[in-house]
Amino acid sequence: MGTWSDTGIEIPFGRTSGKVKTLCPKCREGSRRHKLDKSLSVNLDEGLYKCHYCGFSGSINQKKDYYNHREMEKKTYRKPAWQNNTKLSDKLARYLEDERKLSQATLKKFRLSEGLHYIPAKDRKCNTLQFPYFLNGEVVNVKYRTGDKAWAIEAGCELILYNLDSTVGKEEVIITEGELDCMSFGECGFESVVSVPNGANGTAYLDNYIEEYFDDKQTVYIAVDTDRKGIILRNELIRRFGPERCKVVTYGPGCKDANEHLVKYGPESLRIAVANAEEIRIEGIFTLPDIRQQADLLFREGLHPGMTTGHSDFDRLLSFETGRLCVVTGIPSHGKSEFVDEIAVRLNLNYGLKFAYFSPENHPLPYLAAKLVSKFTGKRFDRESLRPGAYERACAHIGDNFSFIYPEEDFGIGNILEKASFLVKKKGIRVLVIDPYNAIEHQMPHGTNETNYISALLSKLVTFARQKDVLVFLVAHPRKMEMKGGVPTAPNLYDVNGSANFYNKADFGFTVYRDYREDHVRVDVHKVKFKHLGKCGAAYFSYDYANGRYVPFVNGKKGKEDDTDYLESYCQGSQSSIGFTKSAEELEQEFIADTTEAADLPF
Ligand SMILES: Nc1ncnc2c1ncn2[C@@H]1O[C@H](COP(=O)(O)OP(=O)(O)OP(=O)(O)O)[C@@H](O)[C@H]1O
Repeated sequence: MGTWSDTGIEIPFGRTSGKVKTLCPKCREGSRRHKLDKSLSVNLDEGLYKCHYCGFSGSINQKKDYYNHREMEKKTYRKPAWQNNTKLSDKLARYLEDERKLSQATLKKFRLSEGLHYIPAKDRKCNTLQFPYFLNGEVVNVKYRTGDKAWAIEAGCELILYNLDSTVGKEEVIITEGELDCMSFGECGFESVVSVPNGANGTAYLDNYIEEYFDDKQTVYIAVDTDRKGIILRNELIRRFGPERCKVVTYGPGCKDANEHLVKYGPESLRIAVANAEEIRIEGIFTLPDIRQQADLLFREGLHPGMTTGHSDFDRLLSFETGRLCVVTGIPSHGKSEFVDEIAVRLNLNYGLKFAYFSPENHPLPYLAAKLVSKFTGKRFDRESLRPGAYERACAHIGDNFSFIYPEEDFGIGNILEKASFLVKKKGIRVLVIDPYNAIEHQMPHGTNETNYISALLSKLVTFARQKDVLVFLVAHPRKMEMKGGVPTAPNLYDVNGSANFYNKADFGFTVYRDYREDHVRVDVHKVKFKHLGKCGAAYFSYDYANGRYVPFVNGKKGKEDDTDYLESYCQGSQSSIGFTKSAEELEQEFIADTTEAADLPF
């Protein structure tokens, strides 16, 4: 453990516990105008620090437990250009007061304004209602809304929660799905209220702020819309904040959001809706009303296959869902890790899923990063094959989407899952890869046999997967396989060293088998728990040694090798052969650009 003075941080005399604000040793010199701005928040109890100005952050207790070098780097964002933002027209102020029940005091408090702004979805300047996004009292972004709900935000400016400053020092917070809903709670006297900036399109805006602004909250009221997208957002917010401190606000018949409720039933009724917010059920007894909303959704929309890789031969056998355990086995060096990485790259590109790896097998971590770079870029990992620009882009992408858990000590499952839980909160990871099972430090309690021990460990993984809604890949070695005709036979899940529980407890399971004679790789899917997600069978591939990608091997023939840089088209947001759509960041911005609806504002 380090000391505060090791990091150059000066703690006010006499303070040894609680939270303090002090000067940041990184940016107090340099170009800062306010040399005395105490921009560094320090949590003395937990040894954590973070600067709101330059992003300098870390922990004096840090033992390099997990790392991701971009963690410590804060992106630099543009600030919106200065403009006179002090006025609303009579027409708009009257509309917000009469039709939206937002008083002038609230409009002033949230510092709304009005003016012409270029709206990309309409390709012209329109009159807009303007919501400034403040961070530490400074405008860091502005959202523009036309009369018919076309949105725009400032390009290149940081996307943060709306009204984030209001949460500082409060024990509770209400999270809404729109600025007017946020203001509706403000109208009812709630002080700590925020809105997500982009509807239900990802929660990356939480990554930099969730610890600093929300770790101290005892209750998080999820007060988002109650339509389909709102339910998806609600579930993701609960996943990131942790169900134990979340309560869900509902608005009653005929109201899908807070402003509708305010307009229809008034402020007192909205306050009652918050008081009646329901706790999240974590475990125990369920009755149908508890699961009715989700059941109705399934009934309306049917059971769909899960997420696919874009390798059609494999996809017809297996599609993935989060909240599940997938066991992968295969003889050493047959490509288990390589094939899991292949799936990782494709699920990341297709669905924006973020990954955490516990993979001591791939030590040191830069080797694992190099493998991922090759898979994303399609190029051999060397300076002749890979252009520096493509390398940089791949590193940036991997930095945003992949985290690595590598404790200096304690490889026990408890510690690994604790780190993974932290990454669910901090980075929104959706997939955990444990590669391999035998790298976990096994602490078998005295008197337990191996089968019971494995069963208990797998139960922990299944519970983690369900509670955190994370897909867990567990790579496990098989026992020594029999030889047939001079080659080892392919294992199945029952052959995994130690216990039939690897088969029994898995939701999905497959084997990667390298057929040296036929020069192809066979992936045998042995288990798919729910039939709408797939079936057992084999898919064939050949392995491209240069970039580590798998190429379909169909009718005894190797398919065309593919060395395209996936990130090139991904960053341009175009559709590719593997079916990916857009980066999470683009999706977030895009939502804002193209939600045009029926006019409601009076211009
Ligand atoms: N089909 C293949 N053809 C050629 N090389 C391969 C093939 N599959 C994997 N490899 C290479 O073999 C090495 C081991 O691959 P990988 O780590 O994926 O195997 P594994 O099954 O996970 O092995 P282990 O059980 O030892 O962890 C890597 O260098 C990889 O590039």
